[in-house]
Order: sequence, then C-alpha cells, then structure tokens
Amino acid sequence: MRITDDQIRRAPKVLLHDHLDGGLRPSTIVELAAEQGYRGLPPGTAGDPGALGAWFREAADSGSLERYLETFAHTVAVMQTRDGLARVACDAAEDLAADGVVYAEVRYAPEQHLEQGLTLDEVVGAVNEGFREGERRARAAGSRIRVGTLLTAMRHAARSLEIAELANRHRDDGVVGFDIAGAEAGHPPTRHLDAFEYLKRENNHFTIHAGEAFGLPSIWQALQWCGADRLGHGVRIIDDIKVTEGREGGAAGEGAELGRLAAYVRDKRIPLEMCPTSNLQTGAASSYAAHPIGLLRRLLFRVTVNTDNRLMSGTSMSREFAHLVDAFGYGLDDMQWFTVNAMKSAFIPFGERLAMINDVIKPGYAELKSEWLFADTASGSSPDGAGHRDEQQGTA
Ligand SMILES: O=c1[nH]cnc2c1ncn2[C@@H]1O[C@H](CO)[C@@H](O)[C@H]1O
Ligand SMILES: [Zn+2]
Repeated sequence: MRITDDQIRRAPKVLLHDHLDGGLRPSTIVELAAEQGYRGLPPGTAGDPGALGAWFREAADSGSLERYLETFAHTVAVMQTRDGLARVACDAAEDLAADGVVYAEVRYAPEQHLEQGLTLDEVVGAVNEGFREGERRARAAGSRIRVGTLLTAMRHAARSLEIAELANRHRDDGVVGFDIAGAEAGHPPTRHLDAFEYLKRENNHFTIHAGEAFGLPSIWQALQWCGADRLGHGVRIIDDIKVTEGREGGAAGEGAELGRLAAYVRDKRIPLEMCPTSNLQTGAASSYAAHPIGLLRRLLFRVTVNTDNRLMSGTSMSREFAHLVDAFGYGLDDMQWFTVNAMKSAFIPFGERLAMINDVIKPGYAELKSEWLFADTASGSSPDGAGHRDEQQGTA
C-alpha cells in the first residue's frame, strides 16, 4: 500500500537546498508589492495571488535554467527592505514547519538585496530575525523547526570573496555555510577559488550548484578544484555511470560501472542535493520516473531530497517525496534513509546532527511505522497489517 500524503507530511523531513527568494507565498508578494509600490509584477497578477502563483510555475517551466532564473526578478524586488526580508524569512520557517520539516538550510544571495540601501550585514540581520520569529511562531502552532542559512554568491558576479567573509563573520549567528548559484554554463566555479580557499582556511563549509545545466566538468571542478563539501543538484553525475545489467544495485552497487568521478563521489559520501521538480522545469531530467535519483539511491550515493524553489515549482518537501513515492514506490524506510542522509550532511555541528537523527528523526519515523499496530480493527481492516509490514522491510 502506498504511504499516504498525510504520513508523508507528518514524517520528519530535512531540507538542505531551498532558496529564500524562490519560496515566497504569492500572497506575500502581492502584499509587499502593494506596500512598497513595486509596479513590475506580470500583467493581471498584482492583486491576484492565485494568478501570480500560476504565473511563476508556468514561467519557470521553460526547459532552460536561464529563463527559469529570470522569474526571480519579481521576488528579489520585494526583498529590499528589513521588513520585506524578515517577513519572507518568517513565512518560510512557518511554511516549512507546517510541512513537517524539522531542520532546514535556506540560502539567499545578500548581494541581490542592496538596492534600497541596506548593507550586507543588515540583510543578514533582517533574514535572521525573520527566521527566529518564524521558529517561534511554528513552536506556538505546535511544530518544531530549526533553520540555518547559507549565503550564496552569484557565479556571474565578482563578490564571492566578500560574501564568503560575510558568511564567516556571521557563522555563530545563524549562517551555517556558503554557496554559489546562478547560470552555470560559462561561469565555472573556479572563478571563485579565492572565496573557497578563504573558507577552507577558516574551517568553514560550502556547497556549489554544479552538474545541473552543465555536465561532469562542472562537478569535477566543484569537488577537485574548489573543494565543495556538497553538490547542489549534481544530477549529471549519472553521465559517469554505466548500467551494465538489467538490475543494478546491492550494497556495493553491482550491475553498474562507475567512472572515476562517480566512484569518488560515492566513496567520499559527497552529499547530492537533488531537486526533482526543479530539474524537470529546467530540462535537467525528463520525468520523475527517469530522474537519476532512482538509480543513485539504489547505488547508495549520499542522495538527499530538496525543494530548490517552492514558489517556482509549486512544491514542498512533502510534494517532492510524494512524486518519488509514486515514481519509485518508496515507503517510510526510504524517506527515513533520505532524511538521515540529509541530516548527516548538514553544516551544523556533529553533536547536533546526531541528536536530530536519534532524538527527532528516528523516533518520528518509528512512530509513523508503528501506526498499523493500532489500526482500527472494528472497521474490518486486517489487524495483522501484513501489507504495511512488507513496506517496512529493507535497510534504513
Ligand atoms: O536551481 C538553481 N540553479 C542555479 N541558481 C539558482 C537556482 N535556483 C535559484 N538560483 C539562483 O540563486 C539565487 C539566490 O537564491 C536566486 O536569485 C537565483 O538567481
Ligand atoms: Zn538551487
């Protein structure tokens, strides 16, 4: 039996790849645009959150990363003030918590929020304040979430060292790492080596968007030249994997031949931040069923499930999991495996990651997995729960 959408939502989830400026509520954009006098929203959407949400999903559904990124002009436009930034961050924490996310790393590019005179440090302060408020509101509403941020530098720009220094300055104040994003083709990560080398000298953490719109060379550079701790997307790693038999898999991944780079990624347990719906929209994958995450999970790469941009993709962590459940028949054990992978790969201290895994994630899944024991026997449904138990088998 398929796990239910309600179980998926209640299951504890961990999110490592989510853009703050890609996750606004359409209603918040409409309100902030009216408050701030922003007149640039697409025709017919300024007073209509439903139409605006649909516009983002359609405009982002272009098959090209460059076109997809153009839609961010409208979200970034209303994130130029302290209040705007704090409001968006607060909403994000509440929305993620309501969706069952217990830990999230949300990223944004401070350099894109300076148009109305805020300094880089003020931008970080406003976002942090919003997240703390959102965490409080979530707690008041009965759910628990912790949010850390990643500061992104735009790969076509030249401020990466400055943003890396900003991330380092705020590392004890909610910023847990650094990222590079933006159009991939023509903007290799090696242009930002000084930023990465600085962060390594500071013993700090970073991830790099790589292997999304551009192939293996981008992944190779991100890992071997830049030293990334994780890969944003990394889907093109499948270009270095050859399926040799009908059925690949097994603990060591028999039935597939890994090239040197793919073997390195798996051997070193490099976390892959996969974002299935986003990849369908930008053309990095053709369908959920054909998404490389299925193969990579079977080959036991350190794969994680993420949203990327909840607004542009009209998605949530629960929706991403629901698509994967439908495409690959995943159950709660698979969800737990992805979630533990993500928590192991987070940028917060080891002790906190471990406590999250042992005291929040595992008990949460244990609770869900035991529900069949208490199923309503009076309704005539079988109390032995055989169908459910079958699903629970396999490794976590
Ligand atoms: O999937 C993606 N690939 C590359 N860049 C992205 C993606 N999603 C968002 N951004 C870029 O990251 C900036 C900071 O959050 C966004 O403004 C957008 O330009
Ligand atoms: Zn991204």
